[in-house]
Amino acid sequence: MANKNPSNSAQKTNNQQVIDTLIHARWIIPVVPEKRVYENCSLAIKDGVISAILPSEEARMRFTASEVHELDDQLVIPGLINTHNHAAMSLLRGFADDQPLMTWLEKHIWPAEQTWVSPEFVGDGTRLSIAEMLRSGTTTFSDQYFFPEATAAAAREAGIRAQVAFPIIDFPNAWSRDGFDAIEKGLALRDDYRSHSRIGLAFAPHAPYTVGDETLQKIAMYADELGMAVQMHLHETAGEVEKAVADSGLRPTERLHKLGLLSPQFLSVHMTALDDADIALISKTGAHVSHCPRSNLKLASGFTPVAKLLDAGINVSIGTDGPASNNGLDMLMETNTAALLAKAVSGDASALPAHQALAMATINGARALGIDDVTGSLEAGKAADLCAIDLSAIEQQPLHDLTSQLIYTANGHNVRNVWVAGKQLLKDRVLTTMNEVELKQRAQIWRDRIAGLSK
Ligand SMILES: CSC[C@H]1O[C@@H](n2cnc3c(O)ncnc32)[C@H](O)[C@@H]1O
Ligand SMILES: [Zn+2]
Repeated sequence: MANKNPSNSAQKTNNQQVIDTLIHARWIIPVVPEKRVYENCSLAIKDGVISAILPSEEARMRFTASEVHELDDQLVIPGLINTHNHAAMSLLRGFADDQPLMTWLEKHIWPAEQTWVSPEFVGDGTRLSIAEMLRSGTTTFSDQYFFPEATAAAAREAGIRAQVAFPIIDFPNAWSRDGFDAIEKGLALRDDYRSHSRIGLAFAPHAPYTVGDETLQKIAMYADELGMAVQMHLHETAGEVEKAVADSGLRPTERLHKLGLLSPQFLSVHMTALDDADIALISKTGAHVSHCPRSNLKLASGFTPVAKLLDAGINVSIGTDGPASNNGLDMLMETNTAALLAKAVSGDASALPAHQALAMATINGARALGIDDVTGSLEAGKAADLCAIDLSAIEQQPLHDLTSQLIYTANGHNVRNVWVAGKQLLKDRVLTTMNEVELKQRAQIWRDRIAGLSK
């Protein structure tokens, strides 16, 4: 229950500290330190930042806040971090299902994108996805799509945190003439957002099969010079790896390493069909992995050997991929799939236990995006990016182990409240900065246009 309490100052004793928000939670899992669960504790928030986590009894005496929330039966965790998305593709959800990756892209998605993608399409699709992400506990997403200006504007207006990874392809498309044009446009957008606290820009060369060596070298140079993150689809299928070897004699990971791209600023998305040398290269260079299990399953792309990657000391995060290949953006469901799949792929039921899966969806995601000084765990000094999950349902009883219930029984529908940088964006399942009716109307308009029912 949320309680605005502007009159709190009347009860304020002399030595009470004035803050903005006080959240009394039944449970808190901060993720850092690892495996810790706090019971009947509170989060004190000032200027969008967590100032303290302490027992509720003490918090009630120490602080006075203009907004006070009593989250009985709710578990507060760090906001979930989706490290790979194509948010605008929500408007193509269900448009072309049950195809393998390259048929899906070449025969269905790319032709549709050629016809429909525009700033208006990206704005509407991204807003629809942001609403879905906030309703399922995501507070940060990394996005790779055409017209990144529209993506950034949608994120800025909604209040969510975003890494806008501008797309770089060597072929002409609706947004850019070629790779160099994309880099120029993307860097101009970065200038526009240079001082924004929630929106960061990154390079997104699309994939090894759509971007040539000259463009990749240029990206590596700029990324190094400007300290910018880079993300790229990599080793999405065995076919991609086989074709690269046949064409160039190099595996895609090997080629990127030779071009100077692999570093702690590099996020490799997918990473199936890996051999020991690929894993050793990722580990040695400090590059990160965005594991997208549901998209990989749906497109029959292959399996990421998550347990092996973790054993090699690689930082593995979770991404949903776009909503047209998943077909949803529910990070709790994605993390559940990752936990189950890691066991099946490794043949080891102890692989990826619940606490490690939760870390992948939070702090590992922040590391992968280079923002772990800001978000990814609940610690004093970090942004108040929070997700509160209702654990009172029948399906979650009894509560032997909170993290187990969260990963193995909960999903996005159980998320009740969400804050980003201290601002409440989901309040008892209602979005505070977005109009749900309008979002659904816009989605319907696009459905009719794409189906040829209207202009
Ligand atoms: C250059 S904008 C992003 C580009 O990527 C396409 N896309 C969506 N999902 C995938 C995927 O799983 N692998 C490769 N490319 C993908 C999207 O349709 C855009 O064209
Ligand atoms: Zn993708």
